[in-house]
Amino acid sequence: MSARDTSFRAFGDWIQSHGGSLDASVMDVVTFPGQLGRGAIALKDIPEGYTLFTIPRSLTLSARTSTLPNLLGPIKWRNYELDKGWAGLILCMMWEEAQGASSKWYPYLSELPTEFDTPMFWKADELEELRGTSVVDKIGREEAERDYYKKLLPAIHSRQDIFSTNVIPEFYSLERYHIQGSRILSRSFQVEQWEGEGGDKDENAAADTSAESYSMDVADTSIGSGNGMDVDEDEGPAPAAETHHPEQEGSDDEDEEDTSDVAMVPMADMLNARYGSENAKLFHEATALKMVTTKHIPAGEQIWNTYGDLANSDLLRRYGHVDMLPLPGGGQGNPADVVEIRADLVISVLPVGPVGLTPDASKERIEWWLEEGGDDAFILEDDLDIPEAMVSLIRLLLLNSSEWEKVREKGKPPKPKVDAEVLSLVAQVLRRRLDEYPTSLETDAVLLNQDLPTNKRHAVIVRAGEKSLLHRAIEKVELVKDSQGKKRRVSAGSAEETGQSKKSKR
Ligand SMILES: C[S@@+](CC[C@H](N)C(=O)[O-])C[C@H]1O[C@@H](n2cnc3c(N)ncnc32)[C@H](O)[C@@H]1O
Repeated sequence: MSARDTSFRAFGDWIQSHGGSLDASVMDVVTFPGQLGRGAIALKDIPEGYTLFTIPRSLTLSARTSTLPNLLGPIKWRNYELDKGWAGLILCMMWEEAQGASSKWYPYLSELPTEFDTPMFWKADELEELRGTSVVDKIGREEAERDYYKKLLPAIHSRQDIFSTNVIPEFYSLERYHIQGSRILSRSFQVEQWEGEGGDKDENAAADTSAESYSMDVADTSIGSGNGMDVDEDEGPAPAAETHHPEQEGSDDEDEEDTSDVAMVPMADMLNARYGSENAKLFHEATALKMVTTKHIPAGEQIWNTYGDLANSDLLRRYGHVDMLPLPGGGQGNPADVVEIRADLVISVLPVGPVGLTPDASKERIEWWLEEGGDDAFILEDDLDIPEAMVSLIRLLLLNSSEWEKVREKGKPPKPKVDAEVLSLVAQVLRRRLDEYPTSLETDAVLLNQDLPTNKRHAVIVRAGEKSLLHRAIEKVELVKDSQGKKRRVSAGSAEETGQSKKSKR
């Protein structure tokens, strides 16, 4: 049962009074029970390609539309590095909120959540439940707080005329900083400038919504298309996406990314998302963003945007929820789940010493691998294909000295070919990866049948999804190993029969 959100009408009026439009005859905002919170539903059958609402670009809230950057001055803005990462937008949101009803965004900001179910706010014992998953390392609380002390506070204290001392505890505290950052993480969109609007961006760009972590200096829009909501353009309106930023903290790309594209988009961020369910998307045009249906939506159904069909680990970290759907192979889970395997774990299964490389030789090859741009982590996906780069790294560490010299001369890592030796090592890697979780899959299954607090349930779902992938991948590797062994036995037998050697047959 969902309850009608009574503030929706007033919110719609506010949007319309600022030049936007909203068709309240086809959609409504309701509050769903449980974690879904507010969301939009279709009041009648809505055809594909229908514009549900339009938000003028001037009503989006970003470092481009807030007046704060100009008040502080562009030089100071840059000197405090507020043009990098999300620090600038966070400060704009703090400042706009401090203006109360005189801020253009007051009706919007006062509707935004102040509490989140994301691991950023979890206690240590709850975080322990996520051990083995890649979530904990990516929360980035410390990095986020570094920005607060290094960028925001100095800027705030430099101008008492703008940031009045007596409102600092209420609007500019570390706690408010995390709240604004989490709002951006779970609700922002990547809204590229329109050509002629001040930059020369592609006219047919899509707005991405979902940020990695506000600790990070940049939003990686490559994940945006996969992990966030994209804002596209086409002959008609283009779909805009939420801006979800990717993980690689400290990557060079991040520094190059134009984070002034990150924007809060009123109303568009009211839509929930579920794996494979998208039926509406945000498109951008010259002066406005439009939420347009991408499918026919029957009356009574929820209007879903997409957050990029993320793995549960990412959903939990950014949005504080997980997706659980019936899986094709039985059971429930999220088909987008992945397992991250660090290169050092792969390296740890390779023999060293008398039966393998000396530690120095191993180090030399690993350094070469990284210098050549080799990955330091590999992603196992639902297709269970062993990541090619991981196989290539294993082969690199198995080469004899002359093969290694040739590879180095050519400047190309070995081809990702698998044989029995490689498969055994891959299986060992996967088993060691499983050992990194404190519990077994069986224990998790038992736990999930119990009544668990929300955070713990989410943690168990995330780690169980990853473990299930690992178990299935091990099974597949063992099967391939067996079938390779059988093939070899058959060809060895037929070689004997024909009197040919295996080598001459090839
Ligand atoms: C962009 S907002 C959507 C609007 C939000 N429900 C609200 O009440 O304002 C994203 C947040 O909605 C919730 N949400 C979205 N999709 C969900 C889902 N499939 N299951 C549970 N919660 C979801 C999560 O709390 C998430 O952080």
